[in-house]
Amino acid sequence: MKIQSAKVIVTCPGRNFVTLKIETDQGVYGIGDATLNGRELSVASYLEDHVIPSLIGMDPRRIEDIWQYLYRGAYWRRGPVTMRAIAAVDMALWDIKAKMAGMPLYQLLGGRSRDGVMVYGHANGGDIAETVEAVGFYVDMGYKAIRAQTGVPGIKDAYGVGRGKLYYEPADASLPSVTGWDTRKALNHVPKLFEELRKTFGFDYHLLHDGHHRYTPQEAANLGKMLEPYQLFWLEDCTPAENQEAFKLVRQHTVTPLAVGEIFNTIWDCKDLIQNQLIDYIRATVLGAGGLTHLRRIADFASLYQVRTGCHGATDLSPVTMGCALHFDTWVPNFGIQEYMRHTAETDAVFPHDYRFEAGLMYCGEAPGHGVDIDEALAARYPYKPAYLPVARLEDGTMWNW
Ligand SMILES: O=C(O)[C@@H](O)[C@@H](O)[C@H](O)[C@H](O)CO
Ligand SMILES: [Mg+2]
Repeated sequence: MKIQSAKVIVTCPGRNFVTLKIETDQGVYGIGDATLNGRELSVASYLEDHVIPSLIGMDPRRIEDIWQYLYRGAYWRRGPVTMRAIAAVDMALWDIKAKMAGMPLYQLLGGRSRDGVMVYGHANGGDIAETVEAVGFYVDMGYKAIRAQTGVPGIKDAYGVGRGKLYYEPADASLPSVTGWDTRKALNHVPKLFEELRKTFGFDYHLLHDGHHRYTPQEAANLGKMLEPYQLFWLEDCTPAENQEAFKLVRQHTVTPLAVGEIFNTIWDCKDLIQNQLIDYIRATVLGAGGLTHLRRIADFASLYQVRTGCHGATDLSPVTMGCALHFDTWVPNFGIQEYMRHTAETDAVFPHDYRFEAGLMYCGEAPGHGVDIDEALAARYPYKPAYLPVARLEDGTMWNW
């Protein structure tokens, strides 16, 4: 069996997606996601110019060997562009293998560990009252876990506050727009949101919050401590994690559970965090961390330290990643939660899929493969449109982490 051809499809049904389609000489094809929000064309080029030529003629059944070939073979290891390109190939090859086996992907990974996958949605509002209302909206839809973000008085376009109730799309301008940040204002405000949410909804729902890399370790520790009475499911990205040791300081001061990893590419980004038990949830994804082959390795390592998974699932990860993630989540023994930001109807139409949401859980389908396809004719109707994530500056103009 041979890989006969492969192509990259760039489409923008409301937002940009980069998709890899690998075709075999036996008529079976596989689909992989290669989207890198705000830097999409770099992965498209990496695949088209450097990966696809070497794939032609290879045996698509040799998933592990191809992964090693692309990882070791580039010499230049890791990084978001390389690892997303590898992830796209890996997803497509698992799709092919599962289709050939006539099995849904989770069966090849080791079979079902649970009935459904608990997901969390994003509730946000311009102020606390609006966010409380938005959380109510998610509660009514049946969610068991909800991430809450709110506008902060005095901060321009605070992170996480979208324009609609269901869809949050921060990459919205043809050049990065400038948003604001002020840690003191946020630290004064965020605990009040969770106090209000617990007063209104009680403790039956899981609540989550994303710090989006804005706080120093000391500030993050302070926030975690202030949030303790509200028993969060997790506090995410409370401080940047390039320096994994930074989490020691946070950990020493708070028992609020910590999650990190949506921007991690390999196990090396989280090895110390996991083996020193500095985090509770690892957010690495199928797309960001080199595909199922590598994410499985991270999850197995994490399981030794009772760290559970919590895969990133924002809208900039296409339905292809969502499909793969749900198969992974259905299998992985140390599952924690799955993020689920809904795609628009336009996006869902371009990527027909068989996963579904019901009463706060999601279910992958039973079709052979990962269950997500691409409608190429429809995709061609939505050409690429440059879109960038915002940047953040402090009040005096200093660049900060968005
Ligand atoms: O937790 C999350 O989902 C966020 O941090 C993302 O929305 C993130 O900002 C985007 O994926 C960036 O592309
Ligand atoms: Mg996040």
